[in-house]
Amino acid sequence: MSSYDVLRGYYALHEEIGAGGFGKVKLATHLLTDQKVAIKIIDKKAIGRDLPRVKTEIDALRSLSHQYISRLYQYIETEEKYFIILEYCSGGEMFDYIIRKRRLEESEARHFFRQLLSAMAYIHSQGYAHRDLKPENLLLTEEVHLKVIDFGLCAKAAGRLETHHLETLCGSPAYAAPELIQGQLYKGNEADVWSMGVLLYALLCGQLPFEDDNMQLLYRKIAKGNYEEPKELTQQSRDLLRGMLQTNPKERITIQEILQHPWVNHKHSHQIKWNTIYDKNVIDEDVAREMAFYHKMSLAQMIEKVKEWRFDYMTATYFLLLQKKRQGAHYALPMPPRVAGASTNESNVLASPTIHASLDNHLDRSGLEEEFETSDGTSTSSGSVEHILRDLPKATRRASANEHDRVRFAKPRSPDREKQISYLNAVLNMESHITGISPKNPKNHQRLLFDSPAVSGAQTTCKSANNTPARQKTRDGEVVPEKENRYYRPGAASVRGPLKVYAEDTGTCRTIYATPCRPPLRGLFSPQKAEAVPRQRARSSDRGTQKTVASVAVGSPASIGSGSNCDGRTPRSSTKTPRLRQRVFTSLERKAERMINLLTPRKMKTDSPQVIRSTKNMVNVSVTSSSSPKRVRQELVNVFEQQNMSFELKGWKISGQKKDATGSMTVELEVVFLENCNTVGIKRKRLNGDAFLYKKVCEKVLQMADLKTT
Ligand SMILES: Nc1ncnc2c1ncn2[C@@H]1O[C@H](COP(=O)(O)OP(=O)(O)OP(=O)(O)O)[C@@H](O)[C@H]1O
Repeated sequence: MSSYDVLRGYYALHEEIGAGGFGKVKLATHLLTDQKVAIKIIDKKAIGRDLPRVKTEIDALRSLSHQYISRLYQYIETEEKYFIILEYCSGGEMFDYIIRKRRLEESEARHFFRQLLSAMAYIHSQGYAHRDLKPENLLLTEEVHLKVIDFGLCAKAAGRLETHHLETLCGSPAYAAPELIQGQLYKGNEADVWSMGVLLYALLCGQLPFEDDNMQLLYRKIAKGNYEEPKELTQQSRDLLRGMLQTNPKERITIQEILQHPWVNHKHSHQIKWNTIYDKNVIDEDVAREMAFYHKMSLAQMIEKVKEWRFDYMTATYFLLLQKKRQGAHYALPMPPRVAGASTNESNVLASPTIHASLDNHLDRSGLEEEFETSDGTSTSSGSVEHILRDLPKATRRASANEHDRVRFAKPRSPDREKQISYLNAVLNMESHITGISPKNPKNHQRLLFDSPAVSGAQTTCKSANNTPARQKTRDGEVVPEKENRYYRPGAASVRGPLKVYAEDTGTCRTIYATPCRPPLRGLFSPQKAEAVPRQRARSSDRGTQKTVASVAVGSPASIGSGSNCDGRTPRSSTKTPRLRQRVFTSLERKAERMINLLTPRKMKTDSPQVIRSTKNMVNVSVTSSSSPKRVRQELVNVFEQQNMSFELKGWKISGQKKDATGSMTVELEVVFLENCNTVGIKRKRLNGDAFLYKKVCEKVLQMADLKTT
């Protein structure tokens, strides 16, 4: 039996995304919600005497719940391992910003510092000190929100943190306060302020204030507190840094004072409201209802269950669905299993240690930072799948106690929604003769249902009058010849399943569909009028699916209510409830994705570099001036060799190791194709080791490789 068996049926493990002193961190998918999570896997034997560190981290994370802290979803302990399932921060390390830009503009640094300050003010208010603040422990989400991670060294004061003295020497020397490295008793909150000062300096100046390969010399520099002030720094930032990097902890600026500092509040009309936006007493009813249906419980029972805050699979599902809802994505669970408890490991996972979250805090909804608000506070919809989603049952849309949050969190098009659209098209790219008509136009719904393969003979009478077989309109109104439309184009609804490959011969990127490539049935998903898709006979194995897709995806509740076939019969789908339809659809999406993955030849997956559609929020990607991935890969290999770094080449990824006096560091560089600029890029990742060593190596490699990166 594998030590990972406990995850089977609940999480799908993917690649390793990080490693620390206490184990590795893997990317995974929470299967029930199809959401990405990070799983920190700690081997009990390997960790040995440091076992209490894990307990400390779990205890802290189950208590601390804040918008700028990576959230604990679930915790599993087996005989051999600990699995800590966390909110996944897909935006990489905040530190990668510095590598890309050398140093940040003050306004950019302020953006991140305000988020860090918000998290730290909250952590201290809960009686905790982090004690290991360093760039490696500040990650970013896709929306470029900062998340503090790694609470393994944190300390909890029995009483007030301000009066509680600590003596353990911990953290990374370059970020450690003078009183700490001198072995004096210290206060956790004061030591954290020092580390925040080092971090702010690193953001503004692109280097550390105190640096030396020799540990004794480094300690001496820290104790003296002398550092260089680059001339670009403004007076306000110098003043704040001096306050934070004050060697005498009694004279050091406090968190409360930092919150009021003019540099922090520059061009901000209000001070940071650092309270958490989460409240354990408010359970989102829409999400709970969804879970209740799946688990065949009443809403009241489900709310009670969630409120137990056991940090088991139930807690994880609740948090992940809530996150989806807040992102404006649809959050239906698939159809419930036919047999109760069909999932193999349910008892195992649900029986993971009961951890009561003490999320007691003073909820201040106005505590949401401006960074969490959208410009208009609403979700805009550009794709017509949005209309399908809008057609969801009222219950799923009804404003709940947390609706306020939802609107504030809503953004124009979440990645989930993007994925969803992709899945839908993936399903629809299968051989099909369903003619699509935008659900936007209710009159068309009926016609769509008629056009499903279930209804023979309806095709001619129900076809849209606006058919233009030779030329088709995209969602943006762009007119393209039908032939071109077979491939992915920016602006057309994209498909996650089908593979994007870089074609070396043409220097372009194209999409390969595992199933025969048909133009997406844009009528279903675009606000444009329906188009004719040449009718073909579906494969028998597909027919059932098509029928379901047509009836499930297309009809809105309104159309279902009034829908009858050309022959006067009520379509079978109309008997389904809209909620049920959504669930069936969710299940179908998952199946389609799995099928596409299975059918995509493995060779295609590895022969071409990964295609990245947009680098907008990707702080860890450098753009090169080259259009040849092979050349870029060869240049990188040359540099690793010149630098005498041991490296390993795996497909388009090269991982290299560098050692210096302070330790070792492993960097992974991946050659990717950047679709938006039609050129090759290099994606960086620190696999382990010191962030500044990583910075130095990346800068050197990118500078030496003759690629003109930006
Ligand atoms: N929630 C997350 N999302 C994405 N990546 C993560 C997440 N948590 C951790 N990682 C990655 O894994 C690395 C190691 O995680 P973490 O620092 O928690 O482990 P650790 O064993 O406690 O490390 P350390 O030895 O630095 O204390 C991080 O630097 C980061 O790259």
